[in-house]
Amino acid sequence: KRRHMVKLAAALPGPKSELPGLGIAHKFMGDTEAIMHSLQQYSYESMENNGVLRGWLGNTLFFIVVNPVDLEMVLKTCLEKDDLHRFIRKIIGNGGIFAPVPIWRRRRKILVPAFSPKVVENFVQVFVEQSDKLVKQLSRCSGKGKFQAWPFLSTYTLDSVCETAIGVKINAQGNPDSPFLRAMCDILNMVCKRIFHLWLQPDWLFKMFPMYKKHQACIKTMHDFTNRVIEKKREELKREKDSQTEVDHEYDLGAYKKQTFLDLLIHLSGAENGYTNEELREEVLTLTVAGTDTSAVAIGFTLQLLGKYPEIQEKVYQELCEVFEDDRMLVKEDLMKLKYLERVVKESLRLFPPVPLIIRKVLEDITLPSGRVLPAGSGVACSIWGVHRDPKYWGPDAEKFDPDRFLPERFNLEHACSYMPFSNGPRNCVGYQYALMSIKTTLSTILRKYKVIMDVEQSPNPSIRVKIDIMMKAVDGYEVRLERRERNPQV
Ligand code: HEM
Repeated sequence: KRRHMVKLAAALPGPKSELPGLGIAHKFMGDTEAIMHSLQQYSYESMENNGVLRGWLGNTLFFIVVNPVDLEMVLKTCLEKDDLHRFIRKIIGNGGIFAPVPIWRRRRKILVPAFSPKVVENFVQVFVEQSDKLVKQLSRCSGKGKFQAWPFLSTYTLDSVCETAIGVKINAQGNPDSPFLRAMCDILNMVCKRIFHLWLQPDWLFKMFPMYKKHQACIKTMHDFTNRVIEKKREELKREKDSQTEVDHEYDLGAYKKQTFLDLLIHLSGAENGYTNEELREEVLTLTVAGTDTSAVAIGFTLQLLGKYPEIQEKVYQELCEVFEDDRMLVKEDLMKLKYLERVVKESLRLFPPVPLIIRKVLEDITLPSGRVLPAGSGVACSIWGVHRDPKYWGPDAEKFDPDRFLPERFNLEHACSYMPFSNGPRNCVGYQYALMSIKTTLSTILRKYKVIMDVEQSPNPSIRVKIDIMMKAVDGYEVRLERRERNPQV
């Protein structure tokens, strides 16, 4: 089997520099910025080789794929996640996102209706209230020079996700030292280290490192917190049921305005006969992990891009002034009217996708539409970052920040996978509508009150130093300056 794999791999283009025995592993030994840089370089090399590049990480074979036609097939047929995700499974267990296919299928069926537009729309009010809090927090920094926006943005998304997922106001925005937030940041950092540093991978060896103790403590904090919330919810539902005299009507998603994902998952999985408390914990933690940093990263990159291109920011502001004639709060109907802001967000997600690559496992040899054969046992890194910057599909100005490329008359994708910040195929992101609503609500709330200022980018191609930290994040923690807009001075 191994000989077969090595033979097929040898027939495919490899990187310019490979070391015997190590392959490209030495390129992933540096810090998270250097690792991201290597991933970008391999994506470019993959473009030069018609979208598929081979790379050995020690004994393990990977392919970096940027060809959108091949990607469509990979994302449809290779549904199993790569073994590298086993480190994150220690936290979220078999929660949908990284679960083995048979478990994922059942969970996905239950999760999809919980994310129906009817349900998600009801969360806009939460995004509005949390964005309002965020803007108030930011007032401490406005007019005071450069500061890192990351702690503000990630606590906003964590508060929103926790309120919509479990109905708990954890108030991370008011308390950045909240144990849950600390535990989540620390554990994700450790998981990332394990993914890229081969010596931290075997469990027996990892246990000997001092960080193991912290790793276990973080998991315990996150599990204990979620378990308590679930137990409380079960008791609440039991009390409700005991006091109910009439037969329950069929469950209507839209009618339950105050429902959280936890309520929905309990009902959709079959109430008392449905998910166990452990399964619920896994699903809820999955949503928290999948929904928090991703959206915060998207907001951060967009703010920096608007700071770098003030004329684009002015156009966004003009649109906001037209939609919000006075100082009123946003309502869900406004989101559809913010067309230019939407183009800006989409373009930001193209150039700086929060999830720059997805890794899937090849269980059986597959022949890609381009004719290349990926052998069973290898991993495929689907490079979203690469496919979003390929001049073959985005033109010679592929690296330019140009929100108007998403104008309906200009946006005409030849291949569905040329643009996929939320992935594609049966395992794509269930939270994409939720994410777009949350991101647009926050950005519009911030940009109505503040002007974002950065050094103006002279080139049409924005450059932001990035690192890989599970997501792709800005190295500088999203440093910006804010200046209060005159129109609403009373914040
Ligand atoms: C800008 C924000 C976001 C981005 C860029 C993003 C991106 C992604 C990507 C690329 C995947 C797919 C991985 C794959 O194909 O293997 C994914 C899966 C997923 N995302 Fe998101 N996501 C975002 C926000 C959210 C939010 C807010 C939630 C929930 C509140 C969420 C929940 C999920 C879940 C549950 C999955 C797993 C789906 C499955 O395996 O069936 N995401 N996301």
